[in-house]
Amino acid sequence: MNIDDIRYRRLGYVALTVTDLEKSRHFYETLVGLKMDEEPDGECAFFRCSDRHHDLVIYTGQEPALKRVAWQMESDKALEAVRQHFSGLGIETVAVSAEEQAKLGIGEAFRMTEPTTGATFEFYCDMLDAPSAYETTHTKIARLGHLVINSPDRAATEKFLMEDMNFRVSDRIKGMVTFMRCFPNPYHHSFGVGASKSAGLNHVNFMVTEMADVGKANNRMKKANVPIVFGIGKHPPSESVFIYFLDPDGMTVEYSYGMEEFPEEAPRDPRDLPASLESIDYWEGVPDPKMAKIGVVEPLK
Ligand SMILES: CC(C)C(=O)/C=C/C(C(=O)O)=C(/O)C(=O)O
Ligand SMILES: [Fe+2]
Repeated sequence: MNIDDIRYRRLGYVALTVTDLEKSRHFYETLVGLKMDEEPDGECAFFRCSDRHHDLVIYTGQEPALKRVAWQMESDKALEAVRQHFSGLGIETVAVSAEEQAKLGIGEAFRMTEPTTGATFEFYCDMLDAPSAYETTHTKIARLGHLVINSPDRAATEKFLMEDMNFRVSDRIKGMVTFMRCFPNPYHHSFGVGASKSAGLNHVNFMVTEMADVGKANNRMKKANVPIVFGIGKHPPSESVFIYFLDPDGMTVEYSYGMEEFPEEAPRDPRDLPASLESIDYWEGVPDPKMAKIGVVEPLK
């Protein structure tokens, strides 16, 4: 096994901890437009924007948090390659119990602590299909797009992801953020690492199918008194049109439309964009200070 055997299908799902399951359920189901197949069991609620079992799961807890980030591997061989690589580094890997696998609708899986942020990463290969095809609602959500994490040592996080998880850098904004692909997934970024004083959630992104989905969200969120913290704007790194808004706990969610795709062979080199507002919004918007501030990193239990 070598590092090139560590190959991903996609950002699998994101798990968040919320303080009021019912309020958050309403937000993610009704305002974001995700599908919930089963009533929450009091502990958690599953949502999807695909034909898979789930793309987002919210757990009830004391404090809003990034509970874990789950990576779907390309094959069982890739799952074993990443597990062996971590073991070789002396990083503890914790198997997900059969009971929890069944609840999550996943096959064999393990978790570890990403050493530079303390975030919990899960790795699995198989996930059950949902009981029916995903049908879009008011918003044509195309997929769970990406997650951006705040890191107190962005360079170290980037290095770990590249050297020990076989991610690739698509672009950087100097001193601010690194956009990364979970190789060989083609999208400009499935993961971002933002520079910050402490580790935490920056935002969760859902990609949408039409520019109108972003425009309609602007009106829908305003009508529902949901704070819009940045946008509508257009990001220079990925060329996506975006809007960011806050969930009931203040965690930041983004919709964006359009994203550059990279070939597996001979991709372009990463760019280093200058540390300026022009690098984050072609349309000269300014983020609200409440953007990307809420969501601690929940340790692996
Ligand atoms: C607000 C940040 C720093 C920014 O520039 C965002 C860019 C992009 C993009 O190019 O798509 C993001 O999606 C992101 O940071 O999440
Ligand atoms: Fe984003």
